[in-house]
Amino acid sequence: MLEARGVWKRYDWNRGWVLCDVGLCVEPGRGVLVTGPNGSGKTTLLRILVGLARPSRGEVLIAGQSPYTPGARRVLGVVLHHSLLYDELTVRENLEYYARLYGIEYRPEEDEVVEILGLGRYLDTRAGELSFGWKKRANIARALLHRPRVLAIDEPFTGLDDDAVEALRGLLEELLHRGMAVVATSPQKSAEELLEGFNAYRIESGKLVRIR
Ligand SMILES: Nc1ncnc2c1ncn2[C@@H]1O[C@H](COP(=O)(O)OP(=O)(O)OP(=O)(O)O)[C@@H](O)[C@H]1O
Repeated sequence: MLEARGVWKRYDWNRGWVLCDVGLCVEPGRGVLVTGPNGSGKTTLLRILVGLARPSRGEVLIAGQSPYTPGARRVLGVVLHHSLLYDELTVRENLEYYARLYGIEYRPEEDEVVEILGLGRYLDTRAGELSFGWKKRANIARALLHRPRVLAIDEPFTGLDDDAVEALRGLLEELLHRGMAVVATSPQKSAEELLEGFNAYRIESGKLVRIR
């Protein structure tokens, strides 16, 4: 479903490789967690996987297509560390706006992700007025509203309270159960326990090392 082959990345000719010959395959219904210390290249890898950055060498395929194609974008949901919501719009307006981009008629009240994450009470709050954790929940709902087949999520648990961590854990398990392919990154070792069903890798000196 999501595959990286022979991916290398460096940002400048005169600097070292951030990623060295990384290969990764995430099948439907499977989760992959990529850990590593700050600056090890997790976000770089995630951005390459979702087509927001180009590898220096190598290729990525999403459902057999280049990540730069509309077909790949249609099946992909992305949650990055920074918010992709419009601060001046309410959560509801943001979700409706993004749904229109996908050609979907959307009713937040019928969205189980909104319910699982407890977002209902904030639907009419402007995104710019939300705390970090609630904004993150809203970004997760945004990323899932078009029912993607692949979810890429950068640091899923960072900034979330205990209830939200549990809710997100349950949600990710359910998404895997329904056949979604999920790739997550985290700088924290604790993510390995939180995502116990995921295959786990660590980036060491640019290489992806399987740890589970
Ligand atoms: N746009 C960029 N231009 C130049 N160098 C970059 C760029 N983005 C990242 N880097 C460098 O690439 C390396 C990996 O950074 P990256 O953000 O991918 O690491 P990370 O593991 O996600 O870190 P963190 O856990 O702190 O988020 C770092 O040395 C960083 O300075």
